[in-house]
Amino acid sequence: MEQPFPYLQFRNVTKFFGDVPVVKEPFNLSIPAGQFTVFLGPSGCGKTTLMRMIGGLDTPTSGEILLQGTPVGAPDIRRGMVFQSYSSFPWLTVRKNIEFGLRFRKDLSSGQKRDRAEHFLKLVGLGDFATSYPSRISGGMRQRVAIARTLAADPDVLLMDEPFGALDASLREDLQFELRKIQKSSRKTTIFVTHDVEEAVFLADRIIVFGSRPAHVIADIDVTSLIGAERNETVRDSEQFFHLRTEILHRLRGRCVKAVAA
Ligand SMILES: Nc1ncnc2c1ncn2[C@@H]1O[C@H](COP(=O)(O)OP(=O)(O)OP(=O)(O)O)[C@@H](O)[C@H]1O
Repeated sequence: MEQPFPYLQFRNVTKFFGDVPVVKEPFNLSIPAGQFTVFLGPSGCGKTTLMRMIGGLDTPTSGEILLQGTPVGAPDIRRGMVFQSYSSFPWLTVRKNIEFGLRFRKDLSSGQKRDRAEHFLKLVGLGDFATSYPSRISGGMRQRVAIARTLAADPDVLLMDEPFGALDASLREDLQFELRKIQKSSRKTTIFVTHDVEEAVFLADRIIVFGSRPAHVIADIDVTSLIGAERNETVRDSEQFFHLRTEILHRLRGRCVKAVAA
């Protein structure tokens, strides 16, 4: 049944930091439930600011952001966020860090919480480090702890700001693959910020491509219709993937493209 309003919506949003316009022209965007949307654009164009406003960490200067028709307020457990930097708690073990994400889940028994934490611990490849403290593991591993903690909490909307930026290439590809799989099976509405074109194409159902600040949309791309919904190890080698990646790179450099809709 069609919903009377978009699941997540930016309505006439602008954002200024003092005199600095980050979003100058009123920004409008509707995101349906369950979509994996990637915000792609050059450094400093305003992607993070737009995402922080969804999370309630920044407020629009004008306009509003609506979740299921209601303006978003301060951060809450419905919106789970993973940032660029490693946000693990140094005084808790890796396992306890992940269980921490479940502290508000009154619907789960402590045994269920432990099992769920264990599941996500293994999913991010940290099964052998459950009792380690963050100071004893690498930066990339700490980032995986933060990702597992947020996924385990099972928020309605997953907001991810370059969460794989610090990881080595092979682990990054593994986690992209896992994230896409988890997102499809959970149908969790996801906004993922990156400036990496290949990462964007691999993960997204839809890519919003931004030009440099003030944030403005230069393309809104239905990735699934161009490369299909299946994202496995071989998709990166496909002709469609190659073409889409090249076209987006050209568009970011300001050259004209054919197959990508504006
Ligand atoms: N709290 C703030 N006060 C003043 N200016 C800010 C603040 N936060 C962000 N900005 C500015 O807003 C602009 C957009 O920043 P933002 O972090 O949203 O960009 P981004 O596209 O996510 O960049 P990156 O990919 O480098 O993280 C930048 O020019 C930045 O310096």
